[in-house]
Amino acid sequence: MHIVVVGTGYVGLVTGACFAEMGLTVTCVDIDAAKVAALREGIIPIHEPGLETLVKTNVAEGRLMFTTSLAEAMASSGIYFIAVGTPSGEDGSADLRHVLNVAREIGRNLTSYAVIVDKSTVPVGTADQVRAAIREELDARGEQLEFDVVSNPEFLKEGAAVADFMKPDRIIVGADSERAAETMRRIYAPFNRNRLRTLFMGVRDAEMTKYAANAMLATKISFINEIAALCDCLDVDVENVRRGIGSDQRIGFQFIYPGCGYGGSCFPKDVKALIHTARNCDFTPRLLDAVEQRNREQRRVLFDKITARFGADLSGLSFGLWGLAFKPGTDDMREAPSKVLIEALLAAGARVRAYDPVAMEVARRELPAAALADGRLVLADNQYAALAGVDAMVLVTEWKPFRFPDFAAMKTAMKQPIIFDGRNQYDPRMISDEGFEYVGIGRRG
Ligand SMILES: NC(=O)c1ccc[n+]([C@@H]2O[C@H](COP(=O)([O-])OP(=O)(O)OC[C@H]3O[C@@H](n4cnc5c(N)ncnc54)[C@H](O)[C@@H]3O)[C@@H](O)[C@H]2O)c1
Ligand SMILES: O=c1ccn([C@@H]2O[C@H](COP(=O)(O)OP(=O)(O)O[C@H]3O[C@H](CO)[C@@H](O)[C@H](O)[C@H]3O)[C@@H](O)[C@H]2O)c(=O)[nH]1
Repeated sequence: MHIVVVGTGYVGLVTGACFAEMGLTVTCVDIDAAKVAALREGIIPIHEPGLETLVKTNVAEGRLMFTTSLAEAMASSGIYFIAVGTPSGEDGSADLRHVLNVAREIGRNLTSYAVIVDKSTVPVGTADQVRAAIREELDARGEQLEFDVVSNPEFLKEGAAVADFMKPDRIIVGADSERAAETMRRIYAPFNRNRLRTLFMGVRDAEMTKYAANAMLATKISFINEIAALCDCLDVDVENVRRGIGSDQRIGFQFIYPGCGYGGSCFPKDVKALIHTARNCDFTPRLLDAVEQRNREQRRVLFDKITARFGADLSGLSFGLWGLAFKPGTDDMREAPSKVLIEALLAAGARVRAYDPVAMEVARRELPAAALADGRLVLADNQYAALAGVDAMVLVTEWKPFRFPDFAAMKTAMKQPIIFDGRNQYDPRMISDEGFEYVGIGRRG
């Protein structure tokens, strides 16, 4: 079986490589010629554990190919996965430009029945728009070809993308025709051998399932962040509360870690898009509005704690940041809380030294160029170099090398032994025994 995957970002590349690993022949298409050239050489543009080996092996074994030409790729297959970006538009809606561009190109090159599978995260009703765009192009060519549009949203997490794709909790397939459903059943057969993971439903139901899943997870995070803020007011330790509620199996421990807000390319944009969808139906999404607002405030929480400790004017002070990626295991800095904090610190007159185990190259592109150029912002060579002469260390991303640091080396490097723990990684008593002042999120220090 031969499939085409359009878009070689986090989702497209992982999808293509994992399907190839399962024995399918896959052609991956991207309009970014440099990316395609690099992928052909086995150079992976993103940091994703296990992906490089998977790509190299499957390219070498002839099951995985890369091209910039969708028309060429379409000639060898009748199954086209769309996995291009759906970023936030200015009003918070999902920008469908890339998805619809691909749909049009499919319509311009279709020669026989095909199944078009939407893997990008798209609002309810997008499959209808994809269908209409393809139909319009076919009409322009005077062609009457049949095709089906399926929704197959992706639930992988960055940093664990290959593992998530290979062993998904569930595979959602929204198909309105039995012919398309059967194609999807065959494609995913290897993933269903030991446990039936695929749930079939209507296309609109599948589109909504993706947003509901992300909104639920974002709600859990904003909920615990709100409880943590309340714990700060009441002199309660949120870590005891988290353990206390998480051990109730109905609540569980996942996605109730308080911190400096959720980031990444999905939760912020998808919650916003769902809010936009709701408003379009004249529906006021009270809970989603609150989830979003809490997160906006939460991404300022470290800055607020820093100014509460040092005063509003931070000129003359310097801060050492540990972690720049939006979460551990990735070099992705889209919507990273570190960016919000760095901008606020610089605006308040502070100097910043920062270090991340894998995101340094991305950081050079994403962080304020002027501050990098004039030295107000320094990207340090290692976690201890990031603390040279600083007034406090701020832990933003909970990478493993930050968990048990060399406290003596930290104290030697720092001007003042103060730790702001944006991920509640440390035990306040242990930190205090090591001679540091400790500020966490909702912690009793
Ligand atoms: N990143 C994640 O963890 C994740 C997880 C689940 C779902 N999603 C969703 O999957 C979709 C893709 O996300 P991503 O993070 O992989 O995006 P990305 O930005 O990393 O990659 C998108 C790729 O599509 C390419 N592209 C754009 N237009 C194209 C076209 N016309 N033809 C061919 N290629 C084109 C771009 O060059 C880019 O390489 C989004 O809708 C996202 O919400 C993302
Ligand atoms: O208890 C928690 C869990 C996560 N986070 C933060 O939430 C954000 C998102 O984390 P995570 O969900 O692990 O990463 P993503 O790669 O963004 O994955 C989410 O978004 C993807 C894109 O839609 C979905 O496919 C995944 O199922 C969904 O988990 C990060 O900033 C985390 O630091 C917390 O603050 N507390």
